Amino acid sequence: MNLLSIKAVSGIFLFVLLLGVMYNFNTNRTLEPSEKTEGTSVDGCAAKTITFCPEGHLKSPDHLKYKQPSIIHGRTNVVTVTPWLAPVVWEGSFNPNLLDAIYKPKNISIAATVFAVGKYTMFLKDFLETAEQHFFVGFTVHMHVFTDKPKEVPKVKMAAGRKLTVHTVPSADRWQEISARRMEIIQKLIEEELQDNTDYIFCLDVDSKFYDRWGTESLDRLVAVIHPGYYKTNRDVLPYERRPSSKAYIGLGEGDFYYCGGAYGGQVQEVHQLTKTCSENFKDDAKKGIEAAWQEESHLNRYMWINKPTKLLSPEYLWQDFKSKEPEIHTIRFSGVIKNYAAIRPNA
Ligand SMILES: CC(=O)N[C@H]1[C@@H](OP(=O)(O)OP(=O)(O)OC[C@H]2O[C@@H](n3ccc(=O)[nH]c3=O)[C@H](O)[C@@H]2O)O[C@H](CO)[C@H](O)[C@@H]1O
Ligand SMILES: [Mn+2]
Repeated sequence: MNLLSIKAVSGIFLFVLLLGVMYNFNTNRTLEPSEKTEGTSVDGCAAKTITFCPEGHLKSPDHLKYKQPSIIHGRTNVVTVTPWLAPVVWEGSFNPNLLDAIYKPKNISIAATVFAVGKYTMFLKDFLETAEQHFFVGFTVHMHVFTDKPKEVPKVKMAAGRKLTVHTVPSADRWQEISARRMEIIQKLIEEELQDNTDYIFCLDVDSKFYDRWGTESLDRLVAVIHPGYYKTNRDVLPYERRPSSKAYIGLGEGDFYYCGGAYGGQVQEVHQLTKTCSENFKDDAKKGIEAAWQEESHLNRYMWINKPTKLLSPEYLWQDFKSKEPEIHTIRFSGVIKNYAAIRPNA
């Protein structure tokens, strides 16, 4: 063998050896700590501690009886899926008993944030009392109330498994600032208190009431609510931020839907990313002397356009009391109350 062929043979030998080592590494790979199951059944996904169970893999209790699903009968006057194949939740598109039976054994915990600064404390009683009747009834719920007037938070009787924490926040001279500042406060709440012990979070406007069920059908990674005022509107006239110099900018011919600043949510990690990005962008705009057309709602719309929500809630999930019911709206679950802006906001 000449020197050249000795080199070639040893090269091939080394290559085969390397392949063998790689194969062995892959087949004998042990689970990383984060992938390990902790005290779970072999069926998997039953206990909250399983961390590698893929999102969306829903495990039904054995032999549960419920109405037969159909793909040819159901809601017909509304669209129940987006072009990126995220479900849009409407009354009649889901089975609440089936979903509750699936989520109950997962032992999930849900946080909700609500801000009541200045005169907005007047909305807390109805908000909290109706949440007891309709918001994730039977599940672990932790309400976080942010206010500058902790003494004005009403005592509302809460069912077992539900609790309320009052956080004190400073007031502000402008309602726009109170509203927009929520994003950063929610970001900090997730970092400091929720990220290790809470599964889902919903961030809600206080000037609203629950009228019907808001429950497990709304759970997903990143959840947006379609605004009741604009779901029939051409996107070129939606009230997105239209100045290219703003980080909330959405151009003509762009955007999907107009989402509410008054209700959004999802898994805490997702909502952390959302609130962090939106508050940073809001502050970057402020440095340039820009405030987006609808403050954090504009930044949320820009975020949700790029980061597609994995589930959309129809306007049933944030209606407005002054609006008459439309034919496609079969129930109203949560709705903004009629308010006298001039009387309750610190500025016009
Ligand atoms: C239904 C809905 O999507 N509403 C959004 C819309 O206007 P809205 O007219 O609904 O805004 P709003 O007056 O309800 O203010 C938003 C929220 O900020 C809090 N607040 C406001 C003022 C005040 O003096 N004290 C106080 O606590 C309170 O939780 C209130 O619910 O556009 C705003 C843009 O900034 C927000 O995105 C709102 O969420
Ligand atoms: Mn509101």
